[in-house]
Order: sequence, then structure tokens, then C-alpha cells
Amino acid sequence: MSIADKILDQKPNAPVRTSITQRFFQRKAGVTAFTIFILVVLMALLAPWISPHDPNFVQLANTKAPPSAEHWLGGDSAGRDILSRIIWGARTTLFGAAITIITALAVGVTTGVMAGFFGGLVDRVFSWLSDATQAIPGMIILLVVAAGTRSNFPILMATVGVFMAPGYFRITRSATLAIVNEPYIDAAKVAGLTAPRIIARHVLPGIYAPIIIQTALAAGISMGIQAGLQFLGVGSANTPSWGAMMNEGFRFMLTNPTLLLWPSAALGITIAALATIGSTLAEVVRVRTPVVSETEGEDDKDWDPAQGTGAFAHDKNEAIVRLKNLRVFYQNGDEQKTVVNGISFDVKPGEVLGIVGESGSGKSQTIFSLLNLLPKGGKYVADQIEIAGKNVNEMTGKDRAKILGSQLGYIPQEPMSNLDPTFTIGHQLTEPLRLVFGQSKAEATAKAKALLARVGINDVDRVMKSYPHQISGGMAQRVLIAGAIAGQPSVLLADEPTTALDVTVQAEVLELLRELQQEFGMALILVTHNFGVVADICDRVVVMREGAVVEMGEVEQIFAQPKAQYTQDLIDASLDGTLSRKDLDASETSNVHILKTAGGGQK
Ligand SMILES: Nc1ncnc2c1ncn2[C@@H]1O[C@H](COP(=O)(O)OP(=O)(O)OP(=O)(O)O)[C@@H](O)[C@H]1O
Repeated sequence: MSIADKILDQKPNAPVRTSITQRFFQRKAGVTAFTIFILVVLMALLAPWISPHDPNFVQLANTKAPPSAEHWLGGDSAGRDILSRIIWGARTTLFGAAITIITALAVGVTTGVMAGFFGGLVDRVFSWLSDATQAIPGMIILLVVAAGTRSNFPILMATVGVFMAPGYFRITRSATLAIVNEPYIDAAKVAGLTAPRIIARHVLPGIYAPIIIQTALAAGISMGIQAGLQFLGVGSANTPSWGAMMNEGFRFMLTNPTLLLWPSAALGITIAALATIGSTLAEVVRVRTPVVSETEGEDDKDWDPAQGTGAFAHDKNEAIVRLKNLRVFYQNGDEQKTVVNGISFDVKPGEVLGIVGESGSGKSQTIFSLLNLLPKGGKYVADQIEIAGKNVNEMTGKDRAKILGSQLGYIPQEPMSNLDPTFTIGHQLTEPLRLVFGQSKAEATAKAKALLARVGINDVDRVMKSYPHQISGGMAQRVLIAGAIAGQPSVLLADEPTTALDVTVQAEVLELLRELQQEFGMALILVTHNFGVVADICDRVVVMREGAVVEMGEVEQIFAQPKAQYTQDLIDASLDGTLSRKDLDASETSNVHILKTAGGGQK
């Protein structure tokens, strides 16, 4: 049995991380707070059965009475049973908090996710609305709403929810921004899933933790505001509530302090329990923080954008992809950084084109432009991008999205981060088949299993049920290859597909790509920094440096007679390891020859 077979046959690792729930209940403070909160909830739900008296029944003999066997907490200023009113008051308090939280969640989370996911104008409009809401004095608005609605309790609490929505908005927006750049979200887009589906299935499951923490804290704050309103006399006098009881107790604080003590204790304990639940959750959850991408801050090179580099190698009707004068920019304030300086190339069906170059030469940006998935802030322009005979520059965003998965398949650099950790492999493979290609569950499952078997996975049933962390990196890359070929695309774009893999698996994955490319007659555009890989499987190669094409041609010709010293350096570094990639990056002296397209270089 080969090493690769052993890797493929290995059993999924047992999950090493305990779940959030387990970690929460390992903390005493969390358990105590949760128990108290559940008791309050039970008290509210069971009020009609456990309340010893009618909360509104007036018994004059019980006026301001001290605790007794019949009235455990005594009587209030009107002779009503305090314990019964505390029990029924829990209902009012929880009901009010629930309305507030539901409103805040509906407004804050929806707008936060949309702002983070779509960015641009949507983000600016919602951020402005959120800031504006925070600038409005909430208590004054509440008093106005109370006057206008005759203290309608649900409307008042919903208004409180609107004022709490910006808190949710901020948290949700930043959590979404952090997740929306994860490669598995790009992978979902490439698979052709719609934005609502990606949000529901891939974004929300990744951001729920901070939302739950915020909810625990917001519920406590909402109860405090609610009690404050009732304390000010807003609300019905007949409905027992902790705030109204505190109002009454405050008036007799000097003569009968227990009238204030009991409702304050009930409210204080409940709010403290919720705050403890929130802070314990925050401790046990490792909330994701946005990954800030590093920019090198290099000045633009002095390129002539009209000239560009590279050339077409095939006639127009032969090529499946034609890319002419592609330029990619990043806007940083007033400054524009150009990372791809007008490159051109083409590829025909069944051809393997390597794009090779040092780190930062613009290889990935070129691939992302073809996919229309440049990171935030990135923009491309091209004189022409033709995929399968269609000019994508003339397509609507929707039509452009449709060619992902069906015409263009994508295999990323890091297999693990391109799989959603919250779903099984089976789910992630069948979801696009069902939603994009309209297959039934049974058809999609059969197809996913066949694809897994085709990419060399032995124990298909087990892998279908496994989560990404339960399979090896090599298996994960095979799964992504299976996903990329599921829609039988005409062109497969592979961005350094073996870089993150164990050296023993790299050759097998490359071999698999070559096999699949031949079997399906696809074009393969393979990004790599390694000329060894180019020699292994490519027919032609484009050599890139600093966003330009240094030279391009048939692999044999480039190996035999590289025109640029830079190409020679890359070949030497890849084949005999004398020069590391780092050395190449640092090399100031390389004699870079740029092939200008001007003068009839393009067919
Ligand atoms: N989000 C971004 N904002 C600004 N500049 C960026 C961003 N992403 C990439 N760049 C810049 O674009 C240039 C090309 O990056 P690209 O990822 O295409 O390089 P690459 O050739 O694929 O390198 P590698 O082999 O390291 O992936 C680099 O200078 C990089 O700093």
C-alpha cells in the first residue's frame, strides 16, 4: 500500500474541540446563571398554576402586611399578595424583553448582514441609518410613543428594540465582514449559490455566537429600560410588573422598605443572570475578528496602460478563454495601486496553461478577475474577457454569476479554509447540485458519491458524513476538485492547488488534475510558482512578474531557451533548488524582459 493510499484510508480524526455548550456548562458561573434564568422563565410560564393568589385581588387586611404563612412576601400598599405579583410580573418582564429582542434582531441582524455581505452603497446607507438611530434621544421618543399609543406595551417594547438594533447592526456587520472574505464563501459563489442562500447557510451559522452573547446582554438592558418606563408610570396599572411594583415601593421606601426590596431583587437577579450568561458565553466562544490583509504599499510602476504585455496564441474561434489587456487596481483613499498592468493571454479547450511567477506577481488577481471575485476594494478593467465565446464584459452580474460552476470551475490554494466547517462534506457537495443544477436529493447524493470515487476517495460513505476537520488536507483538496468538476465546466482554474499539501500528495493531486482535464476535455489554467509543476503537466506557460507578462510560450521552448533571466532563475529555483523563492523575490538584479504586445503580438 502506497503512502498516499494510507493517507486516503486513514480514519477521520476524533473531534478535539469541545462544543460551545459543553464549555459553557463547564463553568460554574454559567451554570448558576443559566439555572436562575430558567427558573424565572418557568415561573413566568407556570404563573397561573404556581401563583398562590390572584395578583390583582385586593385584601384590605393585607395592606402593607409583613410576610406571613399565607402571604410569604407580605402584602403591597393596596393589600395585594406581593409574591403573586412578582410571579405574574415575571411574565410581563419576559414578554416585554422578548418583543424588544425580536425587533432588535430583525432590524439589526438583517441590516448588519446585508451591509457586511453586499458592502458598497448598501453598507453606507445602513451604517448611516444605524448612526442616525443612535443619535436620536431614545427616552424622549419612548415617552412620545407612550403618549401617542396610550402606553401600548408591545409597541413601546418594539420601539425599545429599534433603539437597540444598532448594537446588533455593528456586531453583525463586522462579523459578516470577517467571514465574507473566507475562501469558502467565494467557493459557494463559484458553485453558483444565490446570495440569500449563502447568507442563510454559510454566513449566519458562522456569526451566531456574538449575536447570542449580545442577546443575553440586551435582554437584561431591555428589562432595565422596561422597569424604568413602568417606574415612570408608563404602562397599565392593572398588569403586574416589576417596574410598577418598584415605583410603588419607592413611595413607601422609608416606612415599608420590603415593598421596594422584592421587585428590585427579582429584577436585579434576573438581569445579573443574563449578564453572567452573556459574559460566560463571550469567554467560551472565540469570536472571529476580521483578517486585515497586508498591502505592500508599493508605488505604481511606470507602465503604459495602452501597451500591456502578453499575447494571444490561438485564433479567436479556437480559444475558450481570451483575456486582453487586463488591469487590476486597489483603491486606497485617493491612491490607486495597480497590481496587474494590462496582461493578455488565451487558452484553448483541452490545453493546460501554467501561470508562473514569484509571490505578489499578480497570478491570483488574474484568476479572481476571471471569476469576478476580486477581494473588497479591488477592481479590474479589460479590453476583452471572453469565456466560451461570450464577452463577459457585456454580461449582467446575474449572468456572470451563472457561468461560475458551469463554465468556470475553481480549485483554491488552501483546501481546508475553502470548506465550511459547519457542514458535512456530503452536504457541501450536494447543495450546489440540488440548487444550481436542480437535481433531486437522491440524484445529487449519487452524483456526489460518484464524483468522490472519481477523484480517488476510497471510503466515500464515510467521507460524505465527515466534517472538514475530520479529513486530511489531501482528501479536502480531492473534495474541492470533485466540487469544481461537478458542473462539468469548460475551464478549470486552479490557484496553486498543491501548495498547502503534504509533498507525498502533491504529485497525486496534479496527476488527478491532468487526468480529469483530459477526460472532460477541459482547459486548465494552473497558477503555480514552481516550474517543476509546469514541466509536469502544462502545455504552455505565462511567466509573470510585478503584474506583467515577462514571457510566454510552449513549455519545451521556454525550458530550452528562456528569454528572460527571471524565467531562468525561476526554472533554476524550481528544478535544482539553488535559489529559494524568497531569494527571487529579493532579487533586484534580475534582467527582466517584458514582451510588449504592441506591434502585432496578438492574433
Ligand atoms: N486586497 C488587496 N488589497 C491591496 N492589494 C492587494 C490585495 N490583494 C492582493 N494585493 C496585491 O496584489 C498583488 C498581486 O497579488 P496576487 O495575490 O495576485 O499575487 P500572486 O502572484 O498570486 O502571489 P502568491 O503566489 O503569493 O499568491 C500583490 O502585490 C498584493 O500585495
